[in-house]
Amino acid sequence: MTAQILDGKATAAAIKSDLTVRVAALRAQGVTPGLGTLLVGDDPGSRWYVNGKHRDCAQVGIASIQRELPATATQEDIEEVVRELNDNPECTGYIVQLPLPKGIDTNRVLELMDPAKDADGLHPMSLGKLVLNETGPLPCTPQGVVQLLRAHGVEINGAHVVVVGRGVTIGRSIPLLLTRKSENATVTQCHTGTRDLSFHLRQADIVVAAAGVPHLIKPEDVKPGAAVLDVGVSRDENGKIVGDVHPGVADVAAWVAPNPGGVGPMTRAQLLVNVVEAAERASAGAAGAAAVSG
Ligand SMILES: Nc1nc2c(c(=O)[nH]1)N[C@@H](CN(C=O)c1ccc(C(=O)N[C@@H](CCC(=O)O)C(=O)O)cc1)CN2
Repeated sequence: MTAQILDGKATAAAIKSDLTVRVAALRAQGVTPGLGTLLVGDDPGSRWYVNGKHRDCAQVGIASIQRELPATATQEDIEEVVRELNDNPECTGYIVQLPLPKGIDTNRVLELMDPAKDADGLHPMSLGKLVLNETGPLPCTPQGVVQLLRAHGVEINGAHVVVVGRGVTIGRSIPLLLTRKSENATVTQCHTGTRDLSFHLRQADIVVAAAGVPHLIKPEDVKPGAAVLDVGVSRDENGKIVGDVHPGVADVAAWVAPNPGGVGPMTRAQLLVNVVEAAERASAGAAGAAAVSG
């Protein structure tokens, strides 16, 4: 069997095309959505991601607000920029690119963000809303996984999903999204403490691999016909991405989200969705307030 590709580039392009129309409608009402980013330090991967986010913004008509600090920045330096972005009227939503340099209290930085401007869905308030099933910005990579499966007609309802990884940006929140009534999956969360990972993987209709361990998932770990999404990022000695999924898995699975080209582009597209939705909410709120006072 050679798996079909869960094509993140094409799916993200379709989402961006829809957003272009929604941004034009907002602009016609005098509202220009703006994405802010804060990049701390000089990690080339993080810089690449941030530049990509601003390229995407330019494509769909979202304004860009870029803030940078050196790797030597203190907690106070970072918090000052966060406060500035909270108060900046041109910034509809923003992200703090992760990871932050060692020694910085990341949770404190995220908690200081205005939850109404959380474009990443990583503020405690946004994660709390997800737990409570309330409307709010969704974490970008997890929601990218859901949208990629939906776009390709992979059945989520009733599926057994095995997630490998428990990091805050991906692994922790994927089960929260997939077990909502609208998705209705059954989720097993595995991590470095899991005994007999291969046993769990072999039960899965859908595998989401977000461990950051090169080629952790081997062909013999996968049930024939499963969908396997590779979200792990490691780099080889030449800086090339090596995912969590061994290439031989494509001979066993029915669907594979490659890495690169799978969930990564969806992460970026979901970020834009969050910014546009925040601008639409703000615009509807302003229109409602005007109607009441008028
Ligand atoms: N504040 C955040 N920080 C980080 C997040 C996040 O969602 N919010 N996730 C990752 C990095 N990330 C976004 O920031 C991200 C990762 C991958 C891609 C992507 O498009 N990848 C490409 C390939 C990239 C390459 O060749 O290097 C792909 O998969 O095709 C976009 C964004 C950690 N930090």
